[in-house]
Amino acid sequence: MNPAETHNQNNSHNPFLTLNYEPALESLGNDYYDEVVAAEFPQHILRWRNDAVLPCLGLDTQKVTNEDFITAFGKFQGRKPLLALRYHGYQFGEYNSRLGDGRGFLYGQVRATDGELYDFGTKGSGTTPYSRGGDGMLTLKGGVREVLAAEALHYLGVRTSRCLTMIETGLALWRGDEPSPTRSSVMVRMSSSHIRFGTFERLHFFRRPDLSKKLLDHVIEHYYRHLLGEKDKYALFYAELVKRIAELVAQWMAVGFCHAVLNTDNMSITGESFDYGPYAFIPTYDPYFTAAYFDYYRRYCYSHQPSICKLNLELLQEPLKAIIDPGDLAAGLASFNKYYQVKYRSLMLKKLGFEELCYSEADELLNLTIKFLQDSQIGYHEFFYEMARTFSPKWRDEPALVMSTSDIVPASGTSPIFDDWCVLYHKILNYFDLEHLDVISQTLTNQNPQTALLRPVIESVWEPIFQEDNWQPFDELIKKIQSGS
Ligand SMILES: Nc1ncnc2c1ncn2[C@@H]1O[C@H](COP(=O)(O)OP(=O)(O)OP(=O)(O)O)[C@@H](O)[C@H]1O
Ligand SMILES: [Mg+2]
Repeated sequence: MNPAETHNQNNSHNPFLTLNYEPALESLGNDYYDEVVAAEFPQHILRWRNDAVLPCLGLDTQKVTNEDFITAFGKFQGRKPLLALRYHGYQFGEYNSRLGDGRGFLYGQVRATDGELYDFGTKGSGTTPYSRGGDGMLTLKGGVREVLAAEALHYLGVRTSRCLTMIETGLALWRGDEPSPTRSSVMVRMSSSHIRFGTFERLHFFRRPDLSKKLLDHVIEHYYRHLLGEKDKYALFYAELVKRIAELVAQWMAVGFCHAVLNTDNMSITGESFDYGPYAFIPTYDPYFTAAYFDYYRRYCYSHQPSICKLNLELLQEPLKAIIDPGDLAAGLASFNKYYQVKYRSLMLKKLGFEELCYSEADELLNLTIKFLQDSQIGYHEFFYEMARTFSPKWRDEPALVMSTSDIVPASGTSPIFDDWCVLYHKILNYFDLEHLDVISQTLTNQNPQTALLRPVIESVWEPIFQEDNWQPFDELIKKIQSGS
């Protein structure tokens, strides 16, 4: 996006200031947050505006100027209070009581056109009481990476926060993991909620079950509304959270996403995915693929994600035990594996072209697919895209024709696993009528876009920004992601 010419205007006409804000969290009282002020930046250059989410806020994209974004989300004019939320969390297995919004705040909560409440939360907006000596800032590359991850995951069908905007702020930052000095940005995230597992953990740490209960009532009222009025709404809340998280992890696993930092302060109480730091999409199927260079023991590697999220849910039982019967909590968590497996199976079968596959061979196909992908180390995303690209009704005629026009898979007769896979896929295709093959082809295309947000792809759009401030490749990549191509 070319930052368009900006013009002065009266801030009272800024459409971001007249949205349906609700002081939902603020009204809980100041046990949960600290009021903070935003940093003042030397520069404000709008680098990204997410026009795709504006209609959901009831805004007409044509009527929102770049200056509106900058005054609201770069200069933070006209909105108060800005709230740094308090939370703790288990980080790489260790409890950390010195956390909280250290480089962000809750800008506001908005009732959107879908009737849901959304949080606008910042990242890189200055120091707070929780900065722990940090500079309160976000690097430009960090902003670029989070914008890309959120859009990519959203269009792949993952339940995720989105970025509303990202503004370059003109500071020189020093970071150990980027060539420094490096450029700065402030990002505004739109999420279903910024209440984290760690928000409850902090209240437990301070032995305040009264505050935990008040917060849980708030969570149910806003994010689990259908449970209001149920006699055992607290137990039902936990059971549903377990389901939401299990399904979220299944979504990550199917699209080949490794979050990288699954600390309990990065787990949302609504079951939404957020905080995209050192994440990566897996290049090939490697269970031990680890995205964060500082994750020395592979704690949060790709295949550990289901068990780690289950563990995080178990840790959340400690603060919830003051409100929910431990037996109910245990029963809720016991369903995690089942929810995960059902969702993962269904999503993977979709990637293979099947909306519903009740044949006994379904699991065999899934296992064989994973085995082939792991043994061959063929590109994970590339393989599914190639299936979609080369799909032909002829695949029903004989196994040797399955994917025979693709040059990324082994030639027929050269790989026993792949040959077995072709035999099975061919067999399953023959369960369907000829007319149904169009549906399979369409499902393959819908589920497996060509554009995969692999690290080299991110670097290929970052490099022109870094070298010559050329944002065109970044804009083009986002357009491709948003069009599902
Ligand atoms: N540059 C920084 N200055 C101050 N605090 C920071 C900085 N970077 C991270 N933190 C704080 O360190 C903790 C862990 O950071 P983490 O990267 O998980 O969160 P975050 O990315 O800053 O925010 P979010 O979880 O909302 O995406 C948080 O309390 C965060 O506020
Ligand atoms: Mg975080």
